[in-house]
Amino acid sequence: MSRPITLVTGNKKKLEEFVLILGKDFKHKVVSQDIDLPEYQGEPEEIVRAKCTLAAQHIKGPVVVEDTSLCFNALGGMPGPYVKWFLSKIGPAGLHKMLHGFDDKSAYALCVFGYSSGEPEAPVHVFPGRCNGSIVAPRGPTDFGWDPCFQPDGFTETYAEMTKDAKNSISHRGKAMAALKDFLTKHV
Ligand SMILES: O=c1[nH]c(=O)c2ncn([C@@H]3O[C@H](COP(=O)(O)OP(=O)(O)OP(=O)(O)O)[C@@H](O)[C@H]3O)c2[nH]1
Ligand SMILES: [Mg+2]
Repeated sequence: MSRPITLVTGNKKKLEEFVLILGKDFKHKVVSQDIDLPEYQGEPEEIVRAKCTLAAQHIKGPVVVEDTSLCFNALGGMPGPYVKWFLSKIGPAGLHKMLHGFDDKSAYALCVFGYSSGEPEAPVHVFPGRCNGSIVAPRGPTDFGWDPCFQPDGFTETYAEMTKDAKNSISHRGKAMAALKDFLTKHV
């Protein structure tokens, strides 16, 4: 492929993890561009397809986008893809308090990547990654959103208390990227 793949995101922390997980010797050159894509509503996969289609119209070449949800089982999967607004209004402590009246504190983090070649009418390929866990009173550094209140199943640390490598090795983003990298290596 002559043209680099462009990751379109407005989120520096996502970009940081993307670059770490992608690694230095990935088959394709990947660059990033900060285009403020709309916060679509709908199911996570639908959101990513819409984001990827719009990003491809901007970039007019190979493009990757990602959308992340934090889903509380006691709330039927909410806040889901709307977690961004909840986080901005009530923070990780508020997310934890949302489950105050519920015995079920289980949740999952979901990351969905979308890839398009950017050709007219090109399909959007989607790659979900999910990490099951529970919502806890916030612990650890607060530099990435809801990491302090999400404790992955099988671990005693929250995402925030983990090293970056430890989080990336089990996280929603790490799993989704494994599927994305496999596709881009084999089919692009
Ligand atoms: O603590 C966290 N650990 C993570 O691993 C993580 N991944 C995403 N997020 C946050 O969850 C919302 C998703 O919304 P989102 O996918 O629309 O992101 P965004 O709008 O910031 O970027 P983008 O849409 O331009 O790519 C935003 O508030 C993100 O900051 C995370 N928070
Ligand atoms: Mg967004």
